[in-house]
Amino acid sequence: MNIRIGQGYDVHAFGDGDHVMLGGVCVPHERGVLAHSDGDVVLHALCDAMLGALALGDIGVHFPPSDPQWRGADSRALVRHCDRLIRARGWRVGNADVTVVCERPKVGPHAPAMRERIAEDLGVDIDAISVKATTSEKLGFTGRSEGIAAMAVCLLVRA
Ligand SMILES: Nc1ccn([C@@H]2O[C@H](COP(=O)(O)O)[C@@H](O)[C@H]2O)c(=O)n1
Ligand SMILES: C[C@@]1(CO)OP(=O)(O)OP(=O)(O)OC[C@H]1O
Repeated sequence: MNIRIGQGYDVHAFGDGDHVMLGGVCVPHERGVLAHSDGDVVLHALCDAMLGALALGDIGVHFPPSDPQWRGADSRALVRHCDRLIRARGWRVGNADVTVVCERPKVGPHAPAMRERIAEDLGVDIDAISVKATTSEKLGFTGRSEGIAAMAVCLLVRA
């Protein structure tokens, strides 16, 4: 088989703070997120998609919330770790597509920088990485601005 596909999903509740980390980019916001790491839902969903593509478990398995090593961790390090795992097995990311769900912050203006950072961490062309966003039309927990969610799909190809 020459391709594998994985999907990931992550949610973090809003809490005190003045920014959210999204796709490795510090996005100013009137709330932060509650998390063990930096709470980057884009990168966590992406990690789960990469791990899922090779049935390697999920980020909770590889980066346990009980491990102090990951307290406040830069999630870009988690992405690079997942990339090393898949490359060690002869795979690389072919392309990935992430959707962020929140009313605010506005993600669109930051998407190019997120794509750039993710592409850099995965060693792929920026055209292989997509970051999109949608509101949930004020419905549900994202609609009430209680938290932020992200979904990712990732295709792996032979390295
Ligand atoms: N947090 C968000 C949410 C949405 N966008 C952009 O706005 C467009 C319209 O969103 P709807 O939910 O009303 O369809 C969406 O397609 C995104 O381009 C955003 O940047 N940040
Ligand atoms: C990333 C990890 C690292 O301990 O913690 P959190 O930042 O809380 O994020 P979550 O999306 O709940 O994933 C679990 C953990 O792997």
